[in-house]
Amino acid sequence: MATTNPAQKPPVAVICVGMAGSGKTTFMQRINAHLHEKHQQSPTTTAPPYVLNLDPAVRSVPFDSNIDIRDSVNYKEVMKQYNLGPNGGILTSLNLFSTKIDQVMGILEKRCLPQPPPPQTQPEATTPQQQQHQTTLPKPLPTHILLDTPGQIEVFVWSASGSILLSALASSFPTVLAYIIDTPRTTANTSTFMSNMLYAISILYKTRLPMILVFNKTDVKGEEEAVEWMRDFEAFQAALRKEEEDAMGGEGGGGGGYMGSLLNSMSLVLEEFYNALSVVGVSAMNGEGVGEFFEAVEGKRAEFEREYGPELERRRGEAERQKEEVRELEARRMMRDMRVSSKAKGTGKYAGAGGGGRPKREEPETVSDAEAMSEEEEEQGEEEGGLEDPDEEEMDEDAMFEEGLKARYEAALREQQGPAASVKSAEYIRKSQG
Ligand SMILES: Nc1nc2c(ncn2[C@@H]2O[C@H](COP(=O)(O)OP(=O)(O)OP(=O)(O)O)[C@@H](O)[C@H]2O)c(=O)[nH]1
Repeated sequence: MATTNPAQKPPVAVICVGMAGSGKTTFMQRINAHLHEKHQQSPTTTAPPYVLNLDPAVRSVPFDSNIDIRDSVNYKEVMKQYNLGPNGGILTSLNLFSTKIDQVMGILEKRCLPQPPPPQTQPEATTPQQQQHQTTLPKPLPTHILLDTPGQIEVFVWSASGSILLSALASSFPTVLAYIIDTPRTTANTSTFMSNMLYAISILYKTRLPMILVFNKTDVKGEEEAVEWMRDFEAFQAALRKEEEDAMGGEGGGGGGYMGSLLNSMSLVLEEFYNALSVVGVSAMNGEGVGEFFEAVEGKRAEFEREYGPELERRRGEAERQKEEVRELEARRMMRDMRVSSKAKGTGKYAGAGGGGRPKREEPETVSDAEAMSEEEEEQGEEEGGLEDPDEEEMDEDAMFEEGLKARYEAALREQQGPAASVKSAEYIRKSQG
């Protein structure tokens, strides 16, 4: 049996986000086809990518996905059942899917990360040629995990389930965001361009993952103008001035007045942000620029390992510590429950004279006996410094636990047998106590 190659780097997860209609799905199809081609060229060293579709509302996807949200959540049913509109339906579908994140991560890790060799059983008789074949041909793993996200970008990026999915992915794999931009539409005027850039910043800030700006549809309009606006703020300001002049001439377009000065200052502020981004021009339609995109992905993988890795490690440690605390709490609770049940069986310290518990007090037979006993008690109290009886405190605590246990039994019975049963069981408990 061929094992996986432990020396192979873990695959990088590429998450495609972008405004509706920017070309995410077409781009996914293109990069998926590119990686499949690479696999066909050298099937022994590269595996096809692992593909996930997280868009529950898409009718059909033009690529085969290994995990598809539509297999586990029916978007239309969700809308009907919860009486939701399209965005609420997508959000709820993502929420439902994110409850299965452990299973999804389990599958991804199994399929995409090197697995430990199987435990040694009886060594089978193999020829030297077979042995050589086994050691020299480890199973290649996917080099990329590709994710398509819903067109309603905010539903994915700004929802709790989106954050859960992203952070789970980033805690196991180097993760890179590909922000797809519709180049012809974005460069139509400076305000659309600036709005799109601000959106990209907000996503970068929210997810804290490395990002590649993918200027798509370069077969219609090249990315040069957009890149120039990013790299040279004077060029952007010149374009802005031109739009203002056009607007004065009654042509519409860009913003004058406060809008112009806002865009002007923005272009200066954003310089630093632009420097942190990788930019590529791509045509998802004809495949132009896909090679450059994968080079940028490799650059961002290195950045992830360098800058985001340590932060993730810290967060993972924090989560592990919290889990440990919860486990300890559970263990303590269980120990207390066990103590309660041992008392019920008559083995605890309050189990009566026969059970080795606290000896029963003798009843006074005469008034003088009672006086003598109360004097004795007072003396005892003084000897103990007048402190509260510790047993009394413990009994209160025990009573609380018994109450809790009873409530849990009742809840379990209620769940099993419905509301009528819970009334009966409550009566039974009352009677058995009385
Ligand atoms: N000319 C050209 N058209 C493109 C390119 N990429 C995508 N398109 C077109 O843009 C439109 C939207 O593409 P999709 O891939 O569906 O975009 P999307 O972002 O997945 O859309 P949603 O799922 O609605 O968010 C389609 O008509 C595509 O054919 C490209 O590189 N060049």
